[in-house]
Amino acid sequence: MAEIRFADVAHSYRANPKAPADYALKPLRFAFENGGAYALLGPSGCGKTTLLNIISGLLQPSEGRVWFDGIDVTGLPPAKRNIAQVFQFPVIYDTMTVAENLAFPLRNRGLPKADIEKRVVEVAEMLDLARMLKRRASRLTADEKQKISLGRGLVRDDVAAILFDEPLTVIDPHLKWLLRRKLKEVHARFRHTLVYVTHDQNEALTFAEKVVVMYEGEVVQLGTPQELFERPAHRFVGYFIGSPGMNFLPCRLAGDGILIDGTDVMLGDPWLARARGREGARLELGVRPEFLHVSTAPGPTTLPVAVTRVEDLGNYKLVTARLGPHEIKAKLDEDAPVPTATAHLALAPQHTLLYADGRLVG
Ligand SMILES: Nc1ncnc2c1ncn2[C@@H]1O[C@H](COP(=O)(O)OP(=O)(O)OP(=O)(O)O)[C@@H](O)[C@H]1O
Repeated sequence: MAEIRFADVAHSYRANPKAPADYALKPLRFAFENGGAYALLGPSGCGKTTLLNIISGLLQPSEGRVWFDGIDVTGLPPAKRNIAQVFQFPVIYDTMTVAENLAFPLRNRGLPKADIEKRVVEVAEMLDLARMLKRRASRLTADEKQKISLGRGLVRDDVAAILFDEPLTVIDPHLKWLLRRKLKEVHARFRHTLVYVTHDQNEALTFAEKVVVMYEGEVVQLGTPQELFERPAHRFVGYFIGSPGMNFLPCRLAGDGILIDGTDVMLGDPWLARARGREGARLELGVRPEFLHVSTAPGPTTLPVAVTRVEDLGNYKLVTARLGPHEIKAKLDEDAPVPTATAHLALAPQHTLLYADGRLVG
């Protein structure tokens, strides 16, 4: 297994890129640590596949270097990179049995027969394929075939990393959940460096120790699920992660306070101190629905809102409210009193963040 490091790696599919918008990947400088389980999360077109292809060697980056364990692999072709890859759709040989399919990557490398058999059985047991080892792959369902693809990705223990490109797309929803758990168990046991591409936040947050969030060709945050939840480094992370996502309230510096746009609500520190010196930037307060609660009385850090809807969603209540032109969502405990037409929503200073031009301040 290897550490994979990107030193100012950028990629453009255009011949003469000039502006940042010409780049599918803007300069990246970060590393997947050896043995870590990572999710690469972002919407369609943000550059996930481009980055994966740069790791596997299918694509040469237009700029920067890629290092595996301190060795520069930027110019190496895929065959020399020692990467296992699992794609969206099964890549298996229909004419072979399940066991032969699983053994294929090991046979290719000339491993002794006994070692191959041992490893095939081990992987088959992990993925609940043991009872069908002798069956021909052509007779299997799409789910089962994709499990074999996963198995073929996991079977070698000498790879630098295993890359999964939305591997559960064709899998039945119930089995999806089981397989995610399985992959987690497999990782805990073998500590491969895993990179799992997805546009689904649930998949990313349940599978990964750390999540790399991409947006418009940029890595906007690399952090644990908890860090992404509590301190989104970019407004996109706040919006994309969480259900519903973070509330954003546009605001501006006004004398000795922060004025929320379209209202007469003024707030002081800690937001005022953070906003000073950022006069030219687009300022927003960001607060997750989970960190708002109803206060019995107005105060210097409460928002006077008009409640428009309260939904009882079992273990919590989802409140929708208006503050001037802005809509705010708050998640309240199931046993919290139901707010009536008007309410005061309290902002917890440590959980109400300031963003300047979309990026976290402080
Ligand atoms: N071969 C190519 N030639 C030109 N532009 C490309 C090529 N491949 C990708 N792009 C562009 O590069 C950007 C990033 O694409 P990429 O496929 O890496 O995104 P993605 O996050 O993997 O999206 P998806 O989840 O839809 O696969 C997009 O704007 C895409 O249109």
